[in-house]
Amino acid sequence: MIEISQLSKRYGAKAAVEDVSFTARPGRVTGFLGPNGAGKSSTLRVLLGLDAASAGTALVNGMRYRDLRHPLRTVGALLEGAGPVPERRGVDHLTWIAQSNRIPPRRVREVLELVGLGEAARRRVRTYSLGMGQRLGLAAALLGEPEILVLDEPVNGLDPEGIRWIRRFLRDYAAAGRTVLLSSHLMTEMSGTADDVVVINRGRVVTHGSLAQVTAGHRSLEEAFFALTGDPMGPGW
Ligand SMILES: Nc1ncnc2c1ncn2[C@@H]1O[C@H](COP(=O)(O)OP(=O)(O)OP(=O)(O)O)[C@@H](O)[C@H]1O
Repeated sequence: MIEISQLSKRYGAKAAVEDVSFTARPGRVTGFLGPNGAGKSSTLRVLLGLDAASAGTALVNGMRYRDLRHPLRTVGALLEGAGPVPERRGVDHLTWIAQSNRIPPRRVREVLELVGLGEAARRRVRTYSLGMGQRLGLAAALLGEPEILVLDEPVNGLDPEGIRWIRRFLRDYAAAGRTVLLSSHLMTEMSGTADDVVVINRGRVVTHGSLAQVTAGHRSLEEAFFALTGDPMGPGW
């Protein structure tokens, strides 16, 4: 369970996130949606202990990330820009993370197969396509068999088959009783993946609830967003 409560994050005078509250529950895929610059990454960075909150809390199973006893076994995360060393082989990148977290080496092979990188395991990361890089990032997130997955824009760089694959994967992951929180600026993508949605715009939550609740009375999630904010769909979407 993830609980964000009255969270604010300022960078100097700039408010990136203001008074954001929502929960992501076990057994559900929760989509965290908003245009570029809405405050999604800032929220996730605080949740994962990479930045301090200016106010409010972001808790994982009732604790701050940095207080978790086994962080990698509790939360698996894929963040934008947190890539591996390009010269490293895929398998070595994962082995290094596994070793420093006391995860058995056999799990490295398992996650490589799970994300479809079994054949490419010994290739250097710099030779990977964008989509393969995303799969490697997901493999790293899965190493500790976490009960919670937090993914920032996981479909970026994936081809249509890759998008279908990750959608199915995340749905199955949540169906097994785990918590999945994923951010995206792609509304249509999210309507095929998420059970619950949290829509953020200009640092504030504009609506949250089940997909059905949020889209009720609208033809699509895009229309719901537009009706709620009055914002034209800018290039950020
Ligand atoms: N380190 C930082 N210093 C100053 N401003 C920042 C910093 N990080 C983010 N911001 C600003 O905070 C706001 C929210 O950014 P954030 O990256 O959280 O949005 P986002 O919804 O994740 O968008 P994107 O999908 O483009 O990453 C933006 O206006 C951004 O410019």
